[in-house]
Amino acid sequence: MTIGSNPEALLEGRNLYCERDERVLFEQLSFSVQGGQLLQVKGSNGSGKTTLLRILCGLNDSFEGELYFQGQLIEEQRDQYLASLLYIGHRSGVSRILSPRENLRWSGALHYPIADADIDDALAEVGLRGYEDVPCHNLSAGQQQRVSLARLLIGRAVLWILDEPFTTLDVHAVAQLEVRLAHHVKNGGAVLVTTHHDLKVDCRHDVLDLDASRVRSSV
Ligand SMILES: Nc1ncnc2c1ncn2[C@@H]1O[C@H](COP(=O)(O)OP(=O)(O)OP(=O)(O)O)[C@@H](O)[C@H]1O
Repeated sequence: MTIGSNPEALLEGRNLYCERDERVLFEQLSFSVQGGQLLQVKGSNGSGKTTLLRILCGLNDSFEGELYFQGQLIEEQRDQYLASLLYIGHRSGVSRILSPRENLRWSGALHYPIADADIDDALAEVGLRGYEDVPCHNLSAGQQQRVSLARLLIGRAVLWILDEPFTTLDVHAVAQLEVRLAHHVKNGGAVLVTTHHDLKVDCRHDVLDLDASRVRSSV
């Protein structure tokens, strides 16, 4: 345990600083998210939401500050951290030449084997029954996003980091995803999510506003 870190936090960022093209995106930014909590990262276009999430997932290292997972510096336990994390980025991360079933097999194989029946159940639950073997380039944008989100159903990660997961989804799929997020949180998981959408979730829901944080830190 690192002295001073929040012992209850699953993920904690402390004094984060990031600039791009000589413009400060955020500074002195601190936050934490624990099991049983959804933290929505808000902010105007270009405020740094995607940048922050990519930093948290180890995809961008041009920042200053400390990141902790379960009270220990992430850099000291990167493999364990990454095994506990499911990241779905801004673009759906779906291979267009593979089918939905192949995409989920591939994504699952990165961590542990997943039974084909579980993959088919997940695809059915996101409304893709009958599309299991269709190359993803023949699916609509929303259907490709559903393939990506089916990973939430087959994964075992405790921490979900999701960048604009509602984009391209229809009203029914939005409601379904909100239920799924709340279910994960109520089962002890943690969710960090960016969205411009008016999130309606039946679980603990807090907001990290990057616009407000920038205003505060510049005073
Ligand atoms: N590859 C890049 N190289 C240089 N600057 C970049 C790059 N990607 C983003 N930026 C800049 O970083 C800033 C933050 O971008 P970011 O994508 O994190 O914002 P965001 O809050 O997610 O925006 P949006 O709500 O539009 O998705 C923007 O001003 C953008 O111009």
